[in-house]
Amino acid sequence: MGCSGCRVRFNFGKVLSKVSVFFTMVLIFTYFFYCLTGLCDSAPRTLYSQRASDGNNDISDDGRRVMEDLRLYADAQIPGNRSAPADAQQVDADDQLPHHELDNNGIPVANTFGTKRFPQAIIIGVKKGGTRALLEFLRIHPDVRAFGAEPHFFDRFYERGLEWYRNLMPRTLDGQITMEKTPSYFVTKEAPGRVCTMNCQTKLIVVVRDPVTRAVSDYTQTLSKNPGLPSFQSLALKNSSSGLVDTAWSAVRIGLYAKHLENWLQYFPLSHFLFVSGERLVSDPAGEMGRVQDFLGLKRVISDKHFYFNQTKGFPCLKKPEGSNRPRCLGKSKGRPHPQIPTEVLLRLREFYRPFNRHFYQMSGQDFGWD
Ligand SMILES: Nc1ncnc2c1ncn2[C@@H]1O[C@H](COP(=O)(O)OS(=O)(=O)O)[C@@H](OP(=O)(O)O)[C@H]1O
Repeated sequence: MGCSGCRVRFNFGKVLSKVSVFFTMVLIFTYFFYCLTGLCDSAPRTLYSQRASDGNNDISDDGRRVMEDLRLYADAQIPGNRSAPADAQQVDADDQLPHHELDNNGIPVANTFGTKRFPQAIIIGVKKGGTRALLEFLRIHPDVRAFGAEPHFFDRFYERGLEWYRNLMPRTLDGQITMEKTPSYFVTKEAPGRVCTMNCQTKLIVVVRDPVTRAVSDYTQTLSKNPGLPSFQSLALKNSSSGLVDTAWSAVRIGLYAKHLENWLQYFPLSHFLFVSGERLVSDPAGEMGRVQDFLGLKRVISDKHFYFNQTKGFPCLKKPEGSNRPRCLGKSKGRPHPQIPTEVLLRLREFYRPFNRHFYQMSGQDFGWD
């Protein structure tokens, strides 16, 4: 009797351990199943691990993947399912991929923590100034979250409304800054009034670069997409004998910084602007990032230790960001070789820009040393 009681207890114990092993296995399989279907992505992750998954060695150089990601993204975001292929073709690959919204397999990541806010700071220009480098450097900062592509809200998509714009933004936690960059805002007449309608306290960052080099860089980008483009000199000068500069050509007009700044100053006081030197962003990225962090009221987290000079690229690149074991340089469309332009054309342009540059130095209170 006593022994059969023991057997019953013994069997009961065996059954219990088998049942618990079975349930543990079920739990493990369920977890793996959820992870394989991507549902684990919505679990909380630290900001650094999110950045680690952004971390390509060469940011978004795979054009086809970028275009596909952009198409998926645009289809998901834009009301009426309209995608934005026209815009996608006009900007560099680096400026198209919303890095934050994709994991390292290119799968959209659903982050349900935090709040989508309007940007408190925008990089408004200038085209080819070094805006992508600045944004990518800023994203190392744990208190900065940025929309990866160029939203072009205040110039091209304003009619889609402020809620559409806010929805594009990544979620932020209290104390984090939301940012975006669209370099064409600086030269868009309506942009200052529209940004002010959103928030007149918005901080505005302008990366400026020697307007002559900027014009050549702009031309290089267009040439890369349209190899049949006429020569730089034939576009920059009305005719070679008069040497008159053609200000109707956008590559020239964008470099008239004083003129564009005047338009912005009708809506924002000078104290709302930070002018970043595109040249110093290359020669001393940590120094320039120190100024940017101060302007944004951020703790100085980004420093020398985040950069190294990549000899092959000829530009500063990011050392491994936390959580990633690979360094990061910008893609091939950033820092590419420029075609040879006749010296007399460059000199003529330099002479043309001189009074505008001087005026800009006075307005901004900074001498950028381009003359
Ligand atoms: N770290 C680093 N790596 C690569 N490139 C760098 C970097 N810092 C600044 N730059 C300069 O950025 C120029 C491109 O400027 P933008 O990013 O503003 O271009 S764009 O308007 O968004 O198309 C790009 O212009 P090009 O040299 O003509 O390609 C670079 O000179």
